[in-house]
Amino acid sequence: MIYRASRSPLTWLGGLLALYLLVPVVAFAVRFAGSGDRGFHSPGLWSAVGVSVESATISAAIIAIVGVPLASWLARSRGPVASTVGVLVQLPLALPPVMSGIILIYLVGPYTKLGQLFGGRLTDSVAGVVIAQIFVASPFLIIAARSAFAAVDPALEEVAASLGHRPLARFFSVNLRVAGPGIRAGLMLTWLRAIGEYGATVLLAYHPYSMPVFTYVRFSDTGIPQTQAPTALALGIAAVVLILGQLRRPARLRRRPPMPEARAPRPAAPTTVAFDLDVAVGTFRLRLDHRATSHRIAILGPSGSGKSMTLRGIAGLLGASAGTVSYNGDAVTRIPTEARHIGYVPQGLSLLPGRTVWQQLLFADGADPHLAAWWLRTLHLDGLRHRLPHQLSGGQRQRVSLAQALTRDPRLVLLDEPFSALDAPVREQLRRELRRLQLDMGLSTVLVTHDPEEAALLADEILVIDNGVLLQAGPRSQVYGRPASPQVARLLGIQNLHHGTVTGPAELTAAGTAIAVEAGDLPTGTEVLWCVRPEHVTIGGSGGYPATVLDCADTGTTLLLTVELAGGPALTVRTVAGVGGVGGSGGAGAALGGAAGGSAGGSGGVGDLRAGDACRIGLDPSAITVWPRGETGAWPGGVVLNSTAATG
Ligand SMILES: Nc1ncnc2c1ncn2[C@@H]1O[C@H](COP(=O)(O)OP(=O)(O)OP(=O)(O)O)[C@@H](O)[C@H]1O
Repeated sequence: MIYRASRSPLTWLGGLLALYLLVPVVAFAVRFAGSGDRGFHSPGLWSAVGVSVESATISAAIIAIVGVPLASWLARSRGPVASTVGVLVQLPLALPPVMSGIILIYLVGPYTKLGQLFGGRLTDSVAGVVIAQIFVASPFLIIAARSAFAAVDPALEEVAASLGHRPLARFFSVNLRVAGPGIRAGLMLTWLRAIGEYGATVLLAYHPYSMPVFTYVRFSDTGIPQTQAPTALALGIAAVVLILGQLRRPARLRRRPPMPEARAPRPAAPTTVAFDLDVAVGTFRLRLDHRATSHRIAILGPSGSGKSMTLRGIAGLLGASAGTVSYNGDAVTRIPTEARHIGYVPQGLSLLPGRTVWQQLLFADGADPHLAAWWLRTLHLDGLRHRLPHQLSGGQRQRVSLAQALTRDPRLVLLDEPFSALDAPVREQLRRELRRLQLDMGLSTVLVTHDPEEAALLADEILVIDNGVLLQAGPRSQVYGRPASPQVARLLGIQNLHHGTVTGPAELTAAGTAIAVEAGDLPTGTEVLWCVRPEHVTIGGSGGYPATVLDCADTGTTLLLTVELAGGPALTVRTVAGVGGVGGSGGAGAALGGAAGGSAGGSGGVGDLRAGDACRIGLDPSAITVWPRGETGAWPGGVVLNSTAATG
């Protein structure tokens, strides 16, 4: 579709400025075309052109060499020093160039220490022109390059570090490369500003004439006709440089080397990890000490609880100043990321722009092409080998990120919410692939996720954290079956969390309904919170508790029912969709029966239940977790749940 620029007042205003900039040039061109002697044979003209081109090129080169690192530092630094430097380097932009020339005379003039050191040759020389140009033109590069560096996703550099690249290599292969177009544009402006520099130059280096100085001298001596040639030359040079800057580099014909023979990674026994982190970033402190018993770990927790920070700490991305980190019993605080040999797939997709899938896989330091070929094939990326990141779907990019991390054969891979941005079918497929790698290849992973179901699928061991501390850790069945506190239950997404009171040796009462539980030896009258997982609530059969259906939602694979115990709390029931009925202790297929006066008994299927129907639900006492309120009135885990989180 072609979009036409709207002819709004704003467009007209912009057009006015464009006209104002263009008309003088056109007027000059018309006069120039019609004039006889254009002054191209003026003595000294070509020497002035030579001085300007030479000095501008030297200035731009010097500015690039020192300005690019300065811009990179400014882009990544915070604090008063960086802010002050950032303002100071822009000062020459705000100063009239003639004043800049006066300031420079105080530094390099023939009577200054520096000037004398160079025998007075820093003024009235090409060196003087260069000094003036550097002072005036530097901000153009620094500002452009700083913006370009600031726009580089820091995760790219972190991934490069996890792939074994040292800081200097990361600067060249990631930062400079990604910021390249912005820096090139800044360099072009810098060169143009340098070649056009007059004010500071005329004070510092009147001789040898640069083009602007020559033009002014001709103007003073002979009037405007003799200035036509240098003006036309300056216009021509500027036009050529600007046009060159606009030209896109022709897409290089990418060499497509034959695919190396695929070689599987060496079989390695799955490794379990132990980590002990005590780190702080800003005001957030994270203390986590855990010895895993499985090679498949998941970290669950609410947003901002410190999940990503845990991965970054293990990967070494927080820096030694953040605190102490030990890994498998070794103090690794000072070991840089590139030396830890840990794969890291950050949140979001961090592939290097402008590199093909194959190049991404070979990006790791010391990447083995045979291993890369194997991962390419194993993760079904063969057909996408020559694609660039923007030509890939989200799921494909996710697979490339994973393959890139695996090409270095890391001992552990850290995955930060790897599937969160994907749609359900792709997410399912990638989960299956990762699970296959974990189980068949012994791939050791620490997975950060918000999704308890994903954690259950991709981990044997679950860590639940909140506010930088570990709330519970253990085998999946234990954490899911026996959450350590109401807070953990809530974080695991267990909706059935209610208040109750112990009313007997193995009984609690919740809103008038007596429920059999295994409450240990809690004294009668103890206030408790209790929970039961939706999949542990059975529906149908003749035993159990009378209840009324409030809602029944069929998600295609699962039936989610909300039922209310007679006069008591509402419970969510999760069961498999399409089964004829569920009864007893959860077996599918039993007919719904004993529903006092309800319609369900007649139809025989859970899926046939409608709001208002009566039914019976089963609650296995051993599936109910009970927490007594502490003596101080607080619930275990230290969190007082709000009224919507727990009802009674
Ligand atoms: N550079 C930083 N400076 C200050 N605070 C930070 C910084 N990075 C993270 N934090 C804080 O640290 C805490 C933990 O952040 P983290 O990224 O680990 O959370 P998370 O559990 O991964 O959350 P999410 O699930 O939303 O990604 C948050 O409160 C966050 O605001």
